[in-house]
Amino acid sequence: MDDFIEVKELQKNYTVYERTGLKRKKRIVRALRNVDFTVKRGEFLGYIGPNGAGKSTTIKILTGIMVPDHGTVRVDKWCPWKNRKEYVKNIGVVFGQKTQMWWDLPVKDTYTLLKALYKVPDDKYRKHIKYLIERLHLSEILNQPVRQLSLGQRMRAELAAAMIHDPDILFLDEPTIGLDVVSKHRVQDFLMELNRQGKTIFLTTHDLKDIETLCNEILIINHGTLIYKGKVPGLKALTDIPTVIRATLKESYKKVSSESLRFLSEIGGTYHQERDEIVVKLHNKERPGEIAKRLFQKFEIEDFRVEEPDIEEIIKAIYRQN
Ligand SMILES: Nc1ncnc2c1ncn2[C@@H]1O[C@H](COP(=O)(O)OP(=O)(O)OP(=O)(O)O)[C@@H](O)[C@H]1O
Repeated sequence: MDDFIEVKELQKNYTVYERTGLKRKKRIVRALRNVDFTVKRGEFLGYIGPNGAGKSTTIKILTGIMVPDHGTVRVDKWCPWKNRKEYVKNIGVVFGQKTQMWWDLPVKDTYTLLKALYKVPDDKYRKHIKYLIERLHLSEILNQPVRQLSLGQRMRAELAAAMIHDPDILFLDEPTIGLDVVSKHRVQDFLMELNRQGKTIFLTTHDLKDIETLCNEILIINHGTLIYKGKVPGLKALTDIPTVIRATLKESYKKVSSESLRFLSEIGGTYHQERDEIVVKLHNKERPGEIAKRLFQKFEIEDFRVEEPDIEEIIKAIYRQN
């Protein structure tokens, strides 16, 4: 897979003026400090970070809305802020908080206008819009003005609008914000289908379940600096959150001697007892299988569980650490 997006040494500062009493003080906010990353063609990338980390600034630069102070960006063969008119014909954009549709027009009229704007040939448009209407369940809302749509309906309509010209890449800023579970699933299913068709997707979201369900690669930014680029499973290694094994003992073993626990800790992990459970915390590279074997050899065990921390917990720890 080749690099579809290439970002090098990206920097963006904002100047803010703060008033204290009668004085007005100038302050520079370093929104992006020196950001480098690449995104492969066909990747589904999740771009995450706490509030104010620099996500919107990045996506505004990548979509050509904003020009950085320093650095280069290439998306396919384009520099987003040069020749922007031509560039936007090749990308799809959805900003969850804003609409790119005409507020007072029926949904289908927005599509017709976008078709003309992007110069989509008639036959290609007919085929493609049919697919989008079916796939995003839009038939009942096509004649409704955008301002009358519910949030979930609008988001599905927005996604179709972003795909009218069938771009190879889609930039999504919080596309599932405020959606109920059914709408969220519909949007997620559609995005996964687009990705399977080979579309590259750049997604910013605070919804970590979206990230877990959708993304094969994630990028974490904090205070304008990238702190991680990799796969979701690799995230845990950035934290010291343990994997926890819980082994429920049979009644007769209710009290485990401290010597037995000490014996277990020789092979790694920390052990303690909670009621009828032996709890093992694995911090490093201890193998759960090895620990399980020891536990089953030494005790009569009724039930056995391995608990991995969930993504919310992991990300919370990473944000706290950085
Ligand atoms: N127009 C602006 N003028 C001044 N400062 C700004 C402006 N836009 C963003 N900032 C500041 O730049 C930093 C990065 O903001 P940005 O909106 O990119 O963060 P974000 O990661 O998208 O945050 P959120 O998750 O809250 O949307 C923040 O400190 C923010 O206050």
